[in-house]
Amino acid sequence: MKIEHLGIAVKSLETSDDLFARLLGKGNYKKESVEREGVTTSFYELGESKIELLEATNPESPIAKFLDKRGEGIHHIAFGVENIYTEIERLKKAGFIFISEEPKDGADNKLIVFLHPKSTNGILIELCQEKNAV
Ligand SMILES: CC[C@H](C(=O)O)C(=O)SCCNC(=O)CCNC(=O)[C@H](O)C(C)(C)COP(=O)(O)OP(=O)(O)OC[C@H]1O[C@@H](n2cnc3c(N)ncnc32)[C@H](O)[C@@H]1OP(=O)(O)O
Ligand SMILES: [Co+2]
Repeated sequence: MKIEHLGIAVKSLETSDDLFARLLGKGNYKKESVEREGVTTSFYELGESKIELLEATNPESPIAKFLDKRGEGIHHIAFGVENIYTEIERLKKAGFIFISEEPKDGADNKLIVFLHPKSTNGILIELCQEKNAV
Protein backbone atom coordinates (compact mmCIF):
# COMPACT_ATOMS: atom_id res chain seq x y z
CA MET A 1 0.00 0.00 0.00
CA LYS A 2 1.22 3.54 -0.78
CA ILE A 3 -0.17 7.05 -0.86
CA GLU A 4 -1.43 7.10 -4.46
CA HIS A 5 -2.76 10.67 -4.30
CA LEU A 6 -3.86 13.53 -2.08
CA GLY A 7 -7.28 14.85 -3.14
CA ILE A 8 -7.56 18.64 -2.82
CA ALA A 9 -10.93 20.41 -3.19
CA VAL A 10 -10.66 23.65 -5.16
CA LYS A 11 -13.20 26.26 -6.31
CA SER A 12 -11.60 26.81 -9.71
CA LEU A 13 -9.24 24.48 -11.56
CA GLU A 14 -8.15 27.38 -13.73
CA THR A 15 -6.90 29.31 -10.69
CA SER A 16 -5.53 26.28 -8.83
CA ASP A 17 -3.82 24.75 -11.87
CA ASP A 18 -1.87 27.98 -12.21
CA LEU A 19 -0.99 27.97 -8.48
CA PHE A 20 0.12 24.30 -8.42
CA ALA A 21 2.12 24.66 -11.64
CA ARG A 22 4.03 27.54 -9.98
CA LEU A 23 4.29 25.63 -6.68
CA LEU A 24 5.55 22.36 -8.24
CA GLY A 25 7.46 23.91 -11.13
CA LYS A 26 5.56 21.78 -13.65
CA GLY A 27 2.09 21.48 -15.14
CA ASN A 28 -0.57 18.79 -14.68
CA TYR A 29 -0.29 15.59 -16.70
CA LYS A 30 -4.00 14.97 -17.02
CA LYS A 31 -7.39 16.64 -16.63
CA GLU A 32 -10.39 14.30 -16.47
CA SER A 33 -14.09 14.66 -15.58
CA VAL A 34 -15.95 11.85 -13.78
CA GLU A 35 -19.61 12.81 -14.03
CA ARG A 36 -20.77 10.10 -11.61
CA GLU A 37 -18.71 11.77 -8.91
CA GLY A 38 -19.62 15.31 -10.07
CA VAL A 39 -15.96 16.30 -10.40
CA THR A 40 -13.31 17.42 -12.84
CA THR A 41 -9.85 16.32 -11.72
CA SER A 42 -6.39 17.66 -12.56
CA PHE A 43 -3.38 15.44 -11.73
CA TYR A 44 0.22 16.30 -10.86
CA GLU A 45 2.98 13.74 -10.46
CA LEU A 46 4.92 14.04 -7.20
CA GLY A 47 7.49 11.22 -6.94
CA GLU A 48 5.62 7.99 -6.11
CA SER A 49 2.42 9.93 -5.34
CA LYS A 50 0.19 12.48 -7.06
CA ILE A 51 -1.84 15.53 -6.28
CA GLU A 52 -5.43 15.38 -7.51
CA LEU A 53 -7.16 18.76 -7.70
CA LEU A 54 -10.95 18.42 -7.65
CA GLU A 55 -13.47 20.97 -8.92
CA ALA A 56 -17.23 20.36 -8.57
CA THR A 57 -19.22 20.05 -11.80
CA ASN A 58 -22.62 20.45 -10.10
CA PRO A 59 -24.02 21.71 -6.77
CA GLU A 60 -24.82 18.12 -5.62
CA SER A 61 -21.17 17.08 -5.98
CA PRO A 62 -19.43 15.91 -2.76
CA ILE A 63 -16.82 18.56 -3.58
CA ALA A 64 -19.44 21.33 -3.75
CA LYS A 65 -20.79 20.25 -0.33
CA PHE A 66 -17.27 20.06 1.09
CA LEU A 67 -16.40 23.54 -0.22
CA ASP A 68 -19.66 25.00 1.17
CA LYS A 69 -18.91 23.48 4.58
CA ARG A 70 -15.11 23.72 4.86
CA GLY A 71 -13.77 25.76 1.97
CA GLU A 72 -10.75 24.76 -0.15
CA GLY A 73 -8.27 22.24 1.22
CA ILE A 74 -7.27 18.61 1.52
CA HIS A 75 -10.36 16.51 0.79
CA HIS A 76 -9.08 12.91 0.96
CA ILE A 77 -6.08 10.62 1.04
CA ALA A 78 -6.02 7.83 -1.56
CA PHE A 79 -4.15 4.61 -0.80
CA GLY A 80 -2.92 2.65 -3.82
CA VAL A 81 -3.54 -1.08 -3.28
CA GLU A 82 -2.66 -4.24 -5.23
CA ASN A 83 -6.12 -5.85 -4.90
CA ILE A 84 -9.02 -3.61 -3.88
CA TYR A 85 -11.33 -6.57 -3.19
CA THR A 86 -8.86 -8.17 -0.77
CA GLU A 87 -8.33 -4.83 0.99
CA ILE A 88 -12.08 -4.22 1.34
CA GLU A 89 -12.46 -7.60 3.08
CA ARG A 90 -9.41 -6.99 5.29
CA LEU A 91 -10.63 -3.54 6.35
CA LYS A 92 -14.21 -4.70 6.95
CA LYS A 93 -12.86 -7.43 9.25
CA ALA A 94 -10.77 -4.74 10.96
CA GLY A 95 -13.98 -2.80 11.68
CA PHE A 96 -13.88 -0.03 9.07
CA ILE A 97 -17.03 1.22 7.34
CA PHE A 98 -17.28 1.76 3.57
CA ILE A 99 -19.52 4.36 1.96
CA SER A 100 -20.11 1.71 -0.73
CA GLU A 101 -18.36 -1.68 -0.81
CA GLU A 102 -18.64 -1.93 -4.60
CA PRO A 103 -15.55 -0.57 -6.40
CA LYS A 104 -16.43 1.93 -9.12
CA ASP A 105 -14.51 3.53 -11.97
CA GLY A 106 -12.47 6.49 -10.74
CA ALA A 107 -10.18 8.89 -12.60
CA ASP A 108 -6.75 8.03 -13.99
CA ASN A 109 -7.71 4.45 -14.94
CA LYS A 110 -8.50 3.30 -11.40
CA LEU A 111 -11.08 1.27 -9.51
CA ILE A 112 -12.01 3.15 -6.30
CA VAL A 113 -13.94 2.88 -3.03
CA PHE A 114 -14.22 5.20 -0.06
CA LEU A 115 -14.23 4.52 3.68
CA HIS A 116 -16.55 6.66 5.76
CA PRO A 117 -14.65 9.39 7.66
CA LYS A 118 -16.55 8.53 10.85
CA SER A 119 -14.62 5.22 10.96
CA THR A 120 -11.22 6.72 10.05
CA ASN A 121 -10.59 9.47 12.58
CA GLY A 122 -12.44 12.04 10.45
CA ILE A 123 -10.27 11.54 7.36
CA LEU A 124 -11.90 10.55 4.06
CA ILE A 125 -9.85 7.59 2.80
CA GLU A 126 -10.05 6.33 -0.77
CA LEU A 127 -8.68 2.97 -1.92
CA CYS A 128 -7.63 2.79 -5.53
CA GLN A 129 -6.28 0.05 -7.78
CA GLU A 130 -5.02 0.16 -11.37
CA LYS A 131 -7.91 -1.09 -13.52
CA ASN A 132 -5.77 -3.32 -15.71
CA ALA A 133 -4.35 -5.06 -12.59
CA VAL A 134 -7.51 -7.18 -12.05
C1 LIG B 1 -13.28 10.97 -9.73
C2 LIG B 1 -12.91 10.08 -8.68
C3 LIG B 1 -11.75 10.64 -7.91
C4 LIG B 1 -10.63 9.61 -7.90
O1 LIG B 1 -9.70 9.71 -7.10
O2 LIG B 1 -10.71 8.74 -8.80
C5 LIG B 1 -12.13 11.08 -6.51
O3 LIG B 1 -11.36 11.14 -5.59
S1 LIG B 1 -13.78 11.58 -6.37
C6 LIG B 1 -13.82 12.52 -4.83
C7 LIG B 1 -15.23 12.97 -4.59
N1 LIG B 1 -16.08 11.86 -4.23
C8 LIG B 1 -16.24 11.53 -2.93
O4 LIG B 1 -15.79 12.17 -2.01
C9 LIG B 1 -17.10 10.28 -2.69
C10 LIG B 1 -17.07 9.88 -1.22
N2 LIG B 1 -17.65 10.93 -0.41
C11 LIG B 1 -18.96 10.84 -0.01
O5 LIG B 1 -19.68 9.89 -0.28
C12 LIG B 1 -19.48 11.99 0.84
O6 LIG B 1 -18.70 13.14 0.59
C13 LIG B 1 -19.44 11.68 2.40
C14 LIG B 1 -20.29 10.44 2.67
C15 LIG B 1 -18.02 11.50 2.89
C16 LIG B 1 -20.06 12.87 3.11
O7 LIG B 1 -21.27 13.13 2.45
P1 LIG B 1 -22.52 13.73 3.23
O8 LIG B 1 -23.63 13.96 2.25
O9 LIG B 1 -22.80 12.89 4.41
O10 LIG B 1 -21.97 15.16 3.62
P2 LIG B 1 -21.92 15.85 5.01
O11 LIG B 1 -21.35 17.19 4.78
O12 LIG B 1 -23.26 15.73 5.68
O13 LIG B 1 -20.83 14.97 5.82
C17 LIG B 1 -21.18 14.00 6.77
C18 LIG B 1 -20.02 13.98 7.74
O14 LIG B 1 -18.80 13.62 7.04
C19 LIG B 1 -17.86 14.68 7.17
N3 LIG B 1 -17.14 14.80 5.91
C20 LIG B 1 -17.66 15.06 4.70
N4 LIG B 1 -16.68 15.09 3.77
C21 LIG B 1 -15.52 14.87 4.43
C22 LIG B 1 -14.15 14.79 4.06
N5 LIG B 1 -13.78 14.95 2.76
N6 LIG B 1 -13.21 14.53 5.01
C23 LIG B 1 -13.59 14.36 6.29
N7 LIG B 1 -14.87 14.42 6.75
C24 LIG B 1 -15.81 14.68 5.81
C25 LIG B 1 -18.67 15.93 7.44
O15 LIG B 1 -17.86 16.86 8.11
C26 LIG B 1 -19.76 15.37 8.31
O16 LIG B 1 -19.25 15.19 9.60
P3 LIG B 1 -20.04 15.83 10.83
O17 LIG B 1 -19.22 15.48 12.03
O18 LIG B 1 -21.41 15.20 10.78
O19 LIG B 1 -20.07 17.31 10.51
CO1 LIG C 1 -9.29 10.67 -5.37
